Amino acid sequence: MFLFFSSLKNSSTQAQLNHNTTTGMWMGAASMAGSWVAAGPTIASFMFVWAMIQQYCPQAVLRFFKKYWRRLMNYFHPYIQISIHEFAGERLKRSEAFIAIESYLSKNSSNTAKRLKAEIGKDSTNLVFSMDDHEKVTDEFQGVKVWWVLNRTGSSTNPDNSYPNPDKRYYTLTFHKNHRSLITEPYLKYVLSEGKEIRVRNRQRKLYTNGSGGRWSYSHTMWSHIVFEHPATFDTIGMEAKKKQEIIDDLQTFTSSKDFYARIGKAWKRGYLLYGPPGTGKSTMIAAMANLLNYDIYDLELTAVKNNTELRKLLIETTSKSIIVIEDIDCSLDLTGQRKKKEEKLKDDEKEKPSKESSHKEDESSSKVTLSGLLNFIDGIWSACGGERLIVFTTNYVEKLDPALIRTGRMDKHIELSYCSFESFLVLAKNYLNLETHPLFDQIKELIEDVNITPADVAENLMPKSPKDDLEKRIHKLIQTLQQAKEAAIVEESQEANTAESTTTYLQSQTEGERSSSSSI
Ligand SMILES: Nc1ncnc2c1ncn2[C@@H]1O[C@H](COP(=O)(O)OP(=O)(O)OP(=O)(O)O)[C@@H](O)[C@H]1O
Ligand SMILES: [Mg+2]
Repeated sequence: MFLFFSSLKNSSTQAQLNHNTTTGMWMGAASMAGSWVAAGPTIASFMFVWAMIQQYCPQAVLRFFKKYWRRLMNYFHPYIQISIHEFAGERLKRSEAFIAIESYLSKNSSNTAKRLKAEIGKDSTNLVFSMDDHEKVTDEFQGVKVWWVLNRTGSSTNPDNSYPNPDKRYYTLTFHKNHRSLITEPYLKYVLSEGKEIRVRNRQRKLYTNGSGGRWSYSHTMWSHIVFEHPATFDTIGMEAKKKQEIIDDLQTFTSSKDFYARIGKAWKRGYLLYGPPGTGKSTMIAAMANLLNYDIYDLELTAVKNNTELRKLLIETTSKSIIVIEDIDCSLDLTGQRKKKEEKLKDDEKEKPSKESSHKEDESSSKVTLSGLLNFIDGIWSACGGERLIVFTTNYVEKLDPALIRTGRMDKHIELSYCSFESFLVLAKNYLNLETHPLFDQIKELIEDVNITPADVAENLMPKSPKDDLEKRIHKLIQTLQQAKEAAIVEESQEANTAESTTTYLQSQTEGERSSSSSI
């Protein structure tokens, strides 16, 4: 240690002497070079000693050094730094503060930052800018200057697996210590609220899915997304006006009831079960709901979820103001009421015919999400994270579902989407034909009440297939389809009646036969 300091002293004295005695520029440069040459061994010794200290010095002594070093730095560097990381804790969820700051900085980063990232904004009409990694942006609040930097670390290889570590991003906010209370209180509050507002104003709504294998080792999230651009609205959905209004009212009441949910101590979420035959508008209604409330959609593919833990992680990564959709819940998993019985039967079958390969394959590909895992997902403690969320299930076979899954509280509102009524037809006629009345509508009214035709089929008939398909032609086509459907229904009905009659006759003859044989005995 003594050697190190004395050599440092000698070299600096040497540099001073050289500086005093030199006159011309050349001489000055030469002396500088000389002093650097002289300082070379000093720096090397310093590095060596520092390495030795780090290796052999007890942690307590190191901490002591660091503490005083920091105090010394604080004296010369009167700035305070605050870091806001993108992921906190176990990387479960993107930090809301980080997202808000990102949006807030997008406002002035386009003016000051030199490297920017551009993303398409709302309605695909503008570009939204944000600062690129390691960029610095200056901001001013009540005459006080602050500096924001977006940092990125990571990308090293994780020794436990061959995947690269996901990058860590964080903002640092630097400001003078004299303004501590101004920046930590009103400024940061202002940044967060302004950032949230900007985000809502600029954001493109998104359709997320978990099916595309976006595993988190590579990406920041388990969901992958595209921009959500479905044009369906409640105006275009063919449905009885009263029923439609009831659903709209329910949705709007939900979205404006934040305080009410908080007061009654209930998580701010609501479950919808949409059921009905294929082609009656269940998926279309989900798109209309998202458009009405300005929500994102998370289309959850249950069969692609490995287990309950993964399901929970997916849930935690969803954001507020979103609809989580599980389509065809009856097909997604074995969640029907007879689940246990089926499992027992499967086990028995396996005992009879063991096949190693098939069971191995099943293990790898099949989902291990259980009914209780799903129930937890819907209304467990974790489901309250995020808030303002709708959970929507769709099914063609409501009677197959486990009652626990769809009880009130889990699926609060059950909506049946059924075959096309005349009232629904009028909505479709307005959409597809731009007609509110027509002399042929009376005929359609008579026919449509007698047959089971889905809105999808009605819509298909009303679609123009060539430039020659005028309105009359399309209406006639629908009438023709309805007439065919009615005839088919009559034939089916008579066939059913015949079958029922012959079954009754057969049973009667059987009973009579049995009676006569018993009497002969
Ligand atoms: N009630 C409706 N109002 C307006 N259009 C409808 C309605 N029902 C169906 N359609 C039309 O039919 C098509 C299919 O509808 P959709 O996919 O919503 O049916 P679904 O009930 O989700 O069917 P599935 O049970 O097979 O998933 C849509 O493209 C939509 O244009
Ligand atoms: Mg559907």
